[in-house]
Formats: sequence, C-alpha cells, structure tokens
Amino acid sequence: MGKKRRKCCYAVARGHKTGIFHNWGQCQDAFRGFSGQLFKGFGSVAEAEAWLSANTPSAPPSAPPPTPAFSSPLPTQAQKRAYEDRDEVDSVASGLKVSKLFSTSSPASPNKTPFASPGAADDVAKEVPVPLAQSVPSNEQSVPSNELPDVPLSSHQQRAVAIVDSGSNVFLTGSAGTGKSRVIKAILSSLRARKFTFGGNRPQVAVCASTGTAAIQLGGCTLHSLAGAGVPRKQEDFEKMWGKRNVLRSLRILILDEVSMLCASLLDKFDEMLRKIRNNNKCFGGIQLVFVGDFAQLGPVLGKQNIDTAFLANEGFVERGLAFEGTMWKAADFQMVELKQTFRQSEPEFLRALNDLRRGFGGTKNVKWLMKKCLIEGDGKKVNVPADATPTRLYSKNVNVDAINSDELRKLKGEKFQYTAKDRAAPVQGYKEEWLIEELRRNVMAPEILDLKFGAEVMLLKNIIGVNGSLILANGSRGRVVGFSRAEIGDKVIGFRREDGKNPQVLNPIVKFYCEGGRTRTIKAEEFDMEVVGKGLAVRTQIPLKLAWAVTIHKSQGLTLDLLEVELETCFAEGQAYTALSRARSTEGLSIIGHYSPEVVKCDYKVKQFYNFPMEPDEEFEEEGWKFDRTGEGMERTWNNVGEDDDGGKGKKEKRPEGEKVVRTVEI
Ligand SMILES: Nc1ncnc2c1ncn2[C@@H]1O[C@H](COP(=O)(O)OP(=O)(O)OP(=O)(O)O)[C@@H](O)[C@H]1O
Repeated sequence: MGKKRRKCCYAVARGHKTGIFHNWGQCQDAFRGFSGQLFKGFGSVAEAEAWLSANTPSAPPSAPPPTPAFSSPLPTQAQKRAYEDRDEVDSVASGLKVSKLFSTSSPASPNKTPFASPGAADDVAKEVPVPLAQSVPSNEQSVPSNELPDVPLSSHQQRAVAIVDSGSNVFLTGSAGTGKSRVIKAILSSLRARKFTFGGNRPQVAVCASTGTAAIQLGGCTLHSLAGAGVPRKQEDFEKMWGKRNVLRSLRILILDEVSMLCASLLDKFDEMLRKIRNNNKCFGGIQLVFVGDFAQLGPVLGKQNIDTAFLANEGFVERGLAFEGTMWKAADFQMVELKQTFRQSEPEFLRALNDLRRGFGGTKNVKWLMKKCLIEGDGKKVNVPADATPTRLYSKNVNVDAINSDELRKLKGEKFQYTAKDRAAPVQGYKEEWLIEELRRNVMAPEILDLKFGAEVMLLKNIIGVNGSLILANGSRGRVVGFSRAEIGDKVIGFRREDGKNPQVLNPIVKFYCEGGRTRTIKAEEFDMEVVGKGLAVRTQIPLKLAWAVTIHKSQGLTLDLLEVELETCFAEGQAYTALSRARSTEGLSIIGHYSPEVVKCDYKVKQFYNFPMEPDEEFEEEGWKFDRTGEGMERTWNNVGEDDDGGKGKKEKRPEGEKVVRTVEI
C-alpha cells in the first residue's frame, strides 16, 4: 500500500456521532461498534465537509447523546475472538417478526427452491437461472411477516409461562428441543395481551438474544444492541449505555435467549451500569429477568486467557466465566424452570443417547447404539437419503467447512465471479501499515477472495438493518445466489474479476435467503473493521458473504434440521458434539461422518455441578475398547467467585461453589 497523505481530520458519516473530528481517538469512539459505520480521514477540513455532505443521508437517524471521551488504551489481542466465526454483535432494534433462518428441510439443487416461501417476493429468479438481473433494493423497509400458527403449548410449557407472569426472575432451561424458544413466543403473546409495550423510545419489554441469529428468530435484538455499548473492549465502553438511558429506564421485563453464550463478566458489567442508570440497587436495576438457555450446549466465546497484566491494569474489559458464575446471577435469585419433555426428537433410543451426550458421556451403550445407526465412515452416504438431497453439513472447524465449500463451488457449472477484498489500515505512530493488515488477514471473517457462481450456497456475515432500525437479516442467515446485478455509483469499491476475463464491470450477487418469506436482496460490499491495541485500526471491504454448503456447529445452535451430516472428530469445545447431534429430528436424517471417539464429547464440570448431573454415567459403559473419558478434568475456566472442588475440579465430589446460592428449581 502506498504512503498516505498526512490526515488533519476525520469525518464520520455513519456512527454513534457524526461530524468532523480532529483527533483519531474521538473519531474511533464515534463509530466503533456501530453497524454500517462510514468514516474517512482527510488532509483538509474542506475535503472532509464535502465528503460528509455527499455521504450523509437527508434524514439521518437520530444519534444518541454524546459519549464521554475515553482515555484508556485500546484492547490487546486478548480481546480477539477465539472462534473465527463468532457472531458479530450489531446494531439492531426490535420490531421484525421472522421465523427460523434455516429451514427444517435441506437445500436442494440450485434450480429448486429448497424452502417453501408462499407469497415470497421472489422478483429476481424463480425456476430459471437469471445470471444478470435488476438490483434488488438493499435498504428495503422491514415489514413484519405473517406469524405462522404455533404448535399448542404442553401443560408444562403453560406452567412456565404462568411462572413468568407471576413476576419472578426466571431462568428457563432444559435440553435441546424441549421448546424453550416456543415458550418465549408464548410469554411474548401473554405480555402483548396484558398490553405491555414493545419497541419505540420507551419500551416496557425487551426481547434479546446473545447472537443476531437467535435474536432475529424472536423478532428482537442482541443484548449488546439493547445496551448500546457496542462490543465493549474497555471498562469505559459500558458508559455508552447512558446513551440508551431512556430505553433502559423504561424497561420492566427483559427476555434474553441463548444466555449460555454470554459470559459472566459481561452480565456483571451490564448489571452494574443498569443499577446506576435506573438508580435502583436491585439486580439489573429491578427489571424482571427471563433468561433462557441450556448451559450444556455451546458456551461463550471467551477472550484468550493469556491476558497481559498491562492490559488489565489499564482497565481493558475481558470476557470471562459462564453466566451463572457471576455476581449478577446470584443477585438475580432466579427461579430455575426446567423443561423436561423433548419435542424435537421422538425416538426413545435417540433421546437416551442425546441425554448421555448432554451430560458429557460419549462412551455409553446408548451412544454406541447411535453410532451404529448413524456413523458413516469414509465417503459413504446413508442408504435412505435421496440421491438428489443435500444435507446441511456441520463441522467444528472453519478449515473443514472451507474445503467442502470450495469443492462444492467447483462442481457447480457456470461462470465464476471473483471478489477481492480491499484492505486498509490506520496504524498508530511507529507501527507499520502492512503489519496491521497482516493481523487483519489472520483474523477477519470476510474472505480475502470470495468466489461465487449462480446457485452457490452462502451465509451472510453482517446483520442487515432496515431504515427504521429493525433487523432484516442476521449475520448467519443462509441463502443461495440467484443472480448478479451491476454495481451502482456509491457502492464500496473492491476487486472484481470474471472468469472469462471479459467485462470488468463489478456485479453484485443477488441472494435469496431461506428465512420465511424467501427474502431476496442484492448484497453489496461492506466494511469489517478490526482494532488492535496500541497498533491502530484495520478495515477490510468485501461482499459480506461466505460459501455455506457446510457450516460450523457454532452457527447451528438453536436450529432444527431434518437432514444433516455431522463431523464430530474435530470437536473441541464443551457442548459442541451435543449441540450438533441434537439439531437432528430423527436418526433417519442424521449421518455422522468420519471417525468417532468418545473423547470429543465434553461437558464442563461446572455445568455438571450447576445441573446436578452425575459426574459418571450410571450404567456399565466400558466395552469393546470404548473408553470413557471423564470430561471437564483439568478445565482451565476459573472465576473468582467460585471455589474449586476439593479434588481440584476433577469431579469426584459434587460440592457447590463457595457462596453460591442454591437456585430454587421447578422441574415441570
Ligand atoms: N408443545 C409442543 N408441541 C409440539 N412441538 C413442539 C412443542 N414445543 C416445541 N415444539 C417443537 O419442538 C422443536 C424444538 O423447539 P424449540 O426450538 O422451541 O426448542 P428449544 O428448547 O428452544 O431448542 P434448542 O435448545 O435446541 O434451541 C420445534 O420444532 C418446535 O416446533
């Protein structure tokens, strides 16, 4: 990259604050954590003003009150994500009602529409491939979709709703497929019937989830977005919550799904801030809390543990601990409501195997039964899977996902369009631009080179927000390329190449998403920024898509799938194997590919303690070389409020952590 002219000011056209800033730190505070941020550095104020007026919408969204100036240094590497595919927390608001993002059917061939979408505005391609088409608006207004009739609640689920209606703080839990999400919908209906207000400037109820994908299924937003603190990297970042004080003060009920994916330190900080903002010293400032999730599924993606002390001394914010390990959880005095009946699966043997897997037992007779039924070694295919059906493939690692996707793309006929990312960096003095860009390459989710063809299966890498602030499509949404349209003036510039090398004009992909309604959109280049402590800011501009014939298990949490292939061999995280296998409705539609070893099944010993799971399976489990591995042994996760077991966490004794309140549990 060439040498840049010295910058005298920075303009922010889209951010928490907009305008011209004469200092890079202020500029960063104005856009950091803001979805769709737009900023640029200039050599003169006149240039900045001209650019700003050209890039400021005529009716800009109202900006929150000014945020305080920050003095602490930026976070270290410790803040970088442990998983490459972590959901980006984005700016969203409640209001849109959309059902599951993945269908319960599997994608079929490119020319078929794999997901039924009655009445969908499929204005680009129906049955016939359309290589080039009119651009489909990328800033469309969000419209609430028709709510599908929901399955009736079981008596136990109805009781769960009644407990929430009684006003207690509730932790709604239960194994995968027990209908937790279904109960949330019923709670929302009950609150609507009781005339609670949702949305607007002074909502009484907020519906949130830990990830954008989970949030969109509930028509809500991420907790980060509700709080207004972006993705906090410093303690001071939480001060930004004051900008949302009106909303946060008006809340009476907070419903939070997939709480297992949020860490204790984050919830504790939110608690601290909410008490101040609401001037109420009760937990979360007295808001009634309805937390939902299953800690035996995937947990939070925590910051790396080798946090340097200098960073800590400078008050960097570090993600640590499972949600129930924090002080906030104890203060909330949750009534734990545990759903026991599983609806997703009905085969008793499969349910027994899932039950063992949830507890971290990968070597039981029940699991062996499952492996005998579903394990496919080598490249085999299950006999009962139709030849033209394409199962959703789940892998634990991005490297496997990428290899499969490249292979599938190669098999597709038709011309290849190649998008090359544009990377740029603003290093601090003394640090080189190319070093920063190298760090960006290693960490950013958007691929440097994105190859697409008509019919390619893709996943969205950014949340798409409607002009009224509602979440239209979430990071993680799946879809298929149904055409390409010419880029328009004002689109961000990236490299583009056609396979035949002919017309160099940039073509943006048009994607039909599988969410209910079959939403079709032109996807344009977006910016992915990465801040590195003490080194500066690097930005990649790229089409926010990734090939998705195969997806990571992390992205599959919360889904129900009829036809899937799972690779367990490389599972590494607690709850990962269980999360993957429990997506399947039946063993008929489930293929487990590659090798299986019981050691890949893990359950954090703290989770075992939390749920009072047995530390070892009840039955005789070792046979024919199947070796049981006591999972959780030697786990590194520690949290200062939690004491270790007498045996150093090896799980022989079931002692509750020191000082922890025993939750009141209702098994229904
Ligand atoms: N009362 C019910 N009767 C019949 N089916 C139900 C009932 N409740 C839920 N289901 C079905 O069970 C499946 C799983 O439900 P849901 O996604 O709500 O479970 P969950 O507990 O949130 O699962 P996960 O923990 O995996 O996210 C869905 O297909 C849902 O429609």
